[in-house]
Amino acid sequence: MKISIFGTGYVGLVSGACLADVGHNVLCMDVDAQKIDRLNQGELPIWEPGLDTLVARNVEEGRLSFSSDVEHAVQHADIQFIAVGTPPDEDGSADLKYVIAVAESIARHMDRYKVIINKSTVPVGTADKVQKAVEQILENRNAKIYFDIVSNPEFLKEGAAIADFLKPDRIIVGTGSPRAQALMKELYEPFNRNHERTQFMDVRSAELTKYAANAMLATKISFMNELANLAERLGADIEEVRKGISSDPRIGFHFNYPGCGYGGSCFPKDVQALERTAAQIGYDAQLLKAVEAVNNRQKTILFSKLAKHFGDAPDSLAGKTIAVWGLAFKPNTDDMREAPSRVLIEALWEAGAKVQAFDPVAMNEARRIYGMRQDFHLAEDKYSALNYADALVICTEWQQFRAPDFDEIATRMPSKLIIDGRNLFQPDRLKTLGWTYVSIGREI
Ligand SMILES: NC(=O)C1=CN([C@@H]2O[C@H](COP(=O)(O)OP(=O)(O)OC[C@H]3O[C@@H](n4cnc5c(N)ncnc54)[C@H](O)[C@@H]3O)[C@@H](O)[C@H]2O)C=CC1
Ligand SMILES: O=C(O)[C@H]1O[C@H](OP(=O)(O)OP(=O)(O)OC[C@H]2O[C@@H](n3ccc(=O)[nH]c3=O)[C@H](O)[C@@H]2O)[C@H](O)[C@@H](O)[C@@H]1O
Repeated sequence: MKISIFGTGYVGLVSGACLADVGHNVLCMDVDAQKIDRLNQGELPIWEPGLDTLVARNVEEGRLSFSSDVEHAVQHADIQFIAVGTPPDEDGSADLKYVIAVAESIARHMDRYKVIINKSTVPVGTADKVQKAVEQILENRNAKIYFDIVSNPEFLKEGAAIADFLKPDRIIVGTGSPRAQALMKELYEPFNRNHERTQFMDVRSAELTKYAANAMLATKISFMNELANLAERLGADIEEVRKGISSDPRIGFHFNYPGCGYGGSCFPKDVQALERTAAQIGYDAQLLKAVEAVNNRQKTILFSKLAKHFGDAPDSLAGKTIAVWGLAFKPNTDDMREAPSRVLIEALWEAGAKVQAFDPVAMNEARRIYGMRQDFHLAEDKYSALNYADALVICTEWQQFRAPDFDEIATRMPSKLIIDGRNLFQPDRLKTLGWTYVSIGREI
């Protein structure tokens, strides 16, 4: 089938490459002409494992192409995906201007039936707004063209995006139109060979399902972080508690890891947006507010633990050099949006400390965000980040941080102080080796 996708970010590009890989003919369109130029030269705008080869193969085999020409993208296919950003507005609600802009562009250029599929994460009721925006333009054009609006939220995770898209737990499709339903069934047919993964429902339920999933996952994390903070004050070990509760299948082992707070471009904004949706209809979403508040506090915990170690006086960190391992908001991505590392680093600068950081892939992103600064050194590798440092803080659980050479660390950083935001090591072992090891939910 022919497909056009508006937006070549994480969702648009991964969806485009995966849909092409199963045999569809996909045109990815973006208003960012530079991005499209880079894609046409074989360069990827994002770092996502496996995406470069997937894109290259499908481009070479003629199933995937890129364009910044709106009219061309509208003409290319009857299936039109919207996969643009929905960033938070000033009050935390989702800003729909990019979604509406795409809908309007489609309406301006369409000359036959289209199914307009929204893949961006949008509040309940957005499909109605998209419908009205398209109708208005068609009316202005005096064009009588039939179209359908479908909600098809995306559940992929950065760092595992291709596997998530190709083997989804479920495909949610919200539509009331039999014609659109038949097209969506055909489109996702290759993903349903073994068992039917597509769940059809009404549009509003599909829109809410996306926020429900992210809010539920964020709630699990904030719950564990709250419990971790309790555990360390009660002399318990959150890692024992986590394993203890996870073996109950009603609770499960997934997404129960305490840490230095959830980041990324989605959980923080989506919990906030759902809270705003609730407020707009006069409902006080107390649990969602608590999930967000707990997370905001958790993101400051590494700095607090560090400051506490150095005496908690206002100037206790001034002049210190702090090594930071991990800048991305999670492993296997270079994305630093809402990353806990940023809250730590900015607080360290505020306190007069110098930061020496290393991340396996997010160094360029860090350079782009912070530029050149006297108090920010991006190290060649994880060990050189430690030279002359007063402490090491771990923000992201990259695989290569899990079993470091502790002798090498001690040689470069004689202070032997580690503040671990991801609970990578056994406290007892490090204590025996003479380390001061402060982690999450295990001791104060
Ligand atoms: N990043 C993720 O892992 C996931 C994101 N989502 C949701 O998907 C949506 C997109 O997210 P990302 O891909 O991360 O965004 P992104 O910010 O990485 O990419 C959005 C792209 O849309 C382009 N764009 C903006 N206006 C446009 C227009 N009028 N026509 C064509 N292109 C346009 C931008 O230039 C940009 O390249 C958001 O609603 C997000 O919440 C959903 C699941 C996973
Ligand atoms: O809507 C979205 O954009 C996506 O948001 C999340 O995906 P993502 O943000 O890429 O990454 P996650 O693996 O969910 O991690 C989010 C944050 O939670 C943290 N986390 C995760 C799991 C855990 O147990 N503990 C924990 O602190 C991670 O470190 C990270 O900062 C969801 O997992 C995806 O299903 C969803 O499609």
